[in-house]
Order: sequence, then C-alpha cells, then structure tokens
Amino acid sequence: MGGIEFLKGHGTQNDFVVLPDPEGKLELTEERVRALCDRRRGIGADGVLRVTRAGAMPTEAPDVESIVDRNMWFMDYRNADGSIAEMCGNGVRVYARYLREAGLVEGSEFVLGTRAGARGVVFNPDDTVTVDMGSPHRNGHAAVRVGETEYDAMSVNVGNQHAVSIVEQPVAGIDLSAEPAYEPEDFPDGANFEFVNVVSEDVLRMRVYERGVGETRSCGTGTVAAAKVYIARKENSNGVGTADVLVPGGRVSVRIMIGASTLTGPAELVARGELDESWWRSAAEPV
Ligand SMILES: N[C@@H](CCC[C@H](N)C(=O)O)C(=O)O
Repeated sequence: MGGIEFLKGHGTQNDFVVLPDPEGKLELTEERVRALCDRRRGIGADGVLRVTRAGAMPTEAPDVESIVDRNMWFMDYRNADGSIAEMCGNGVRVYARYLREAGLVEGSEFVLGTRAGARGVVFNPDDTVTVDMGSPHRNGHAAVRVGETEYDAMSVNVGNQHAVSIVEQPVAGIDLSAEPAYEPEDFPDGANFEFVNVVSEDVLRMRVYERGVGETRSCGTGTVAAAKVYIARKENSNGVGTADVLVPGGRVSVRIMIGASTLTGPAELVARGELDESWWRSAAEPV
C-alpha cells in the first residue's frame, strides 16, 4: 500500500487536515488526530475532516445512521486534541469544496451529513460557499471568567455548544491564551467561547476560544451563535436578520431566520499529499 492521502484546507484560516476515507478503513485514533494536527510533528491544523460515508462510520453514540442516510457523505470531524465535535461550520465548507473538486458530488448544490444532522451547501457564483446551519437555540445566561473579569454569556447550541459574550471592551485585548472558566453545570460537555464587539450596524468582530483546540482564527458555528445573540438583542428584529462577522482570519456572513440559519464564507484547499506510512504507524503511539 502507498502512503495515506491527505489534503490541507482552511476556511477563514480555521484550518483542517482532510482525510479521504470513503470506506471508513482508516483507524483514526485520538493519538493520530493529535499527531496530524500538531504543527511541529504533524501537518498542523485546528481539526481533522474525515471524508467517509455515513454507513462506513464505526458504531458510536448516537449512531450516525440514525441521523443521516447511510449513503450520504459524512463529515467525521475531530478537534485538534482528538475529541469529537458535532459540527464545524468552516469545516463543512472545506469538506464540500473537497467533495466537489474530487468529483464525488455533482452540481453546485448538495447535502452532506454531520453529527448535527444533514446540512445543505450551495456554491455561489463568487466561489464562496453557503451552508445551512440549522436552527440555533439560545438556552439562557451563564457566567464566564477570563482572569479576574467575569462576563455574561448566552448559551447557544448550533449543534455544538457555544457561550457568546457581547462586550464593550475591544475583543483584541481579551487574553484567550487559556480556556475561560465556567461553572461545569452550565456546560457539562464544555463549550466554545466567543467574545464579540458590535462594530457597526450588523457588523460584528469576534474572537473565539474553541473547545478541544484553543484560540483559533475563526469558528463558523461560533459566528452563527454570535449573530443569533446579536440579532435577538436588536430592536424590532423579530429574531431575524443578517450580520457580517469579522474574525482574525477573515470575514463571513450569517443569516438568521425563524428556525433556520445560513453561513457564507470562503473555503480553500491548499495542498495535497501522502502521509508517510511509518509516520502513520508511529502516530498511533502517545508522545
Ligand atoms: N471550528 C469549528 C468548530 C469546531 C468544533 C468545536 N471546537 C467544538 O468542539 O464544538 C467551526 O467552524 O464551527
């Protein structure tokens, strides 16, 4: 057997190793994900996108075949620390770009599977990708602490869990070198933490500390969560509207509708190659 095929891609500099594995043959352990995402001993990325069919996924809870059709292309997303997450908004765009460029789907609109359910994607004439992000839910307030400062956060679920704090102080000055502190009962499975400034009407600036990764340069689900909170607070919005979100890695656009949302942004494939087989074997061992 030759080396193991991989690609590297990013969406607003939230970067991923893409592993094509249609039949689900790769033994993608937590150790291997950590090694792949390591920026010194591996390829380096915020996460791994394994490209497989829902029916080829190993049994896990919840069983992915109970969420999406077994023949659907399925985004098996892993955070850089090896943990599994339900959804990744930037990842879906990169994954969709790969499916299209590899000729695994036809046309400019299709549906793919994630642990958060099926997600429609559309390639736009300007080459951006729009993803159906489902219905984000706000679940009440929680306190989040960075150093000595406590922030009020809104708990938002976009398939995965977020804590959104819209703040007055410039987000550029918030220390995100460590995970913000929170009460475990507020987020029993952890959360992604977004700190947001309102720059002007319907324009937000956001920084994020991602669960299972650390600070990243963008988080698609996080931008949807931030827009959801912003629009819900906005007078006369009736919970519906759009927001452009500036992140360190670029800009995305979010539309919040009743019971639905979309995320639009770029998706780029940067490189492709083969993982060395002996590296892959050694990557199964803890360092
Ligand atoms: N970067 C992603 C979110 C990835 C998952 C997240 N870290 C989690 O654990 O929920 C995005 O673009 O949405």
